Amino acid sequence: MIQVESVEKAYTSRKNTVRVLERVSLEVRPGEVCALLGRNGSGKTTTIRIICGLVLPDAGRVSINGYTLGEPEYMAQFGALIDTNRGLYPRLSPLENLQYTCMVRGMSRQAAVERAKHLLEELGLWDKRNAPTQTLSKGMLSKLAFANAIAHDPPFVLLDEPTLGLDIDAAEALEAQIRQMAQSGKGILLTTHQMEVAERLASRVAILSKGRIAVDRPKSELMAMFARQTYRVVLAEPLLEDILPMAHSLDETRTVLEVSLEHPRQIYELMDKLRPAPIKHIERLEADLGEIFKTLTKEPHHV
Ligand SMILES: Nc1ncnc2c1ncn2[C@@H]1O[C@H](COP(=O)(O)OP(=O)(O)OP(=O)(O)O)[C@@H](O)[C@H]1O
Repeated sequence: MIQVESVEKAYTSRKNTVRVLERVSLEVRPGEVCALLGRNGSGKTTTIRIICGLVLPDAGRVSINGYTLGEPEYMAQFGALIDTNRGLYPRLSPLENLQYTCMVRGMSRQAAVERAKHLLEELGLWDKRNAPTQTLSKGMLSKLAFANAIAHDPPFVLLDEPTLGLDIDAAEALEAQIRQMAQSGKGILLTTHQMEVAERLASRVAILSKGRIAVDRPKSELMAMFARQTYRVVLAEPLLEDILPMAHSLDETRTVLEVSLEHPRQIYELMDKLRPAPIKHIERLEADLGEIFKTLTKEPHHV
């Protein structure tokens, strides 16, 4: 398990100090895909860099499977894609890069070559296997950086925006890989601004906001919490009076409104308020992680 405990981090320059993480705690278990979400600058990359040992925290502790940074076993517990240039040698070919990573992590030359070839084939980079890495396109580099992160088959994988720059087929293939890795028992921590990606992949969602983990829940629980509360009501006639603040939004025909209720039984109160406009249809809306994210990162909000 990855355990991040009460980590604090501030960046200090001569002019000012930016407090990025304030007592951030997070766990990633084997077999789970944890989506770490947050607005720009909320500290997602900093958190991942701290886990990788690239940035030292001011306070707190990080361990993976019980090993802490500095112990030789620590680095073997994870692979990371942080930015597509990191860890790749531009003049070496993709084949050489992957082979090198595997050998540095202890594989024999033969096993490393086999593994590198397998990954290149699987990720659609076979044709470029001998080209200098610096000649690859952005999307190809992303794929190679992903392959490099998982090359030595580590139990945990950290992925900072893994689908950035990928075309639709490549993104789907990558998602399938991530899903399959989780099924095989690997723990994945990923950041993304693409809420649909998080919604499809995550089993757990953690949201960083204002330096803290504002939310950390199984995705299904989070979605259920919000799904219970939002309804779409279609009226047979336009609504004449405003029933705000209960109404969340009303379309321009004033016949379709979306309302957020704190408890399902409030639906009766709502129906009462809406009379005499006849209700044609009421449905409970599916939760949308994007909306949930926006709601939860607006203000410091702890659920
Ligand atoms: N090396 C650094 N020196 C100074 N400030 C930094 C450094 N790295 C990051 N920061 C600041 O720390 C804050 C968090 O940055 P970080 O990259 O962790 O956020 P993020 O959530 O990954 O953002 P994004 O979604 O935009 O990638 C930002 O205010 C950023 O400017």
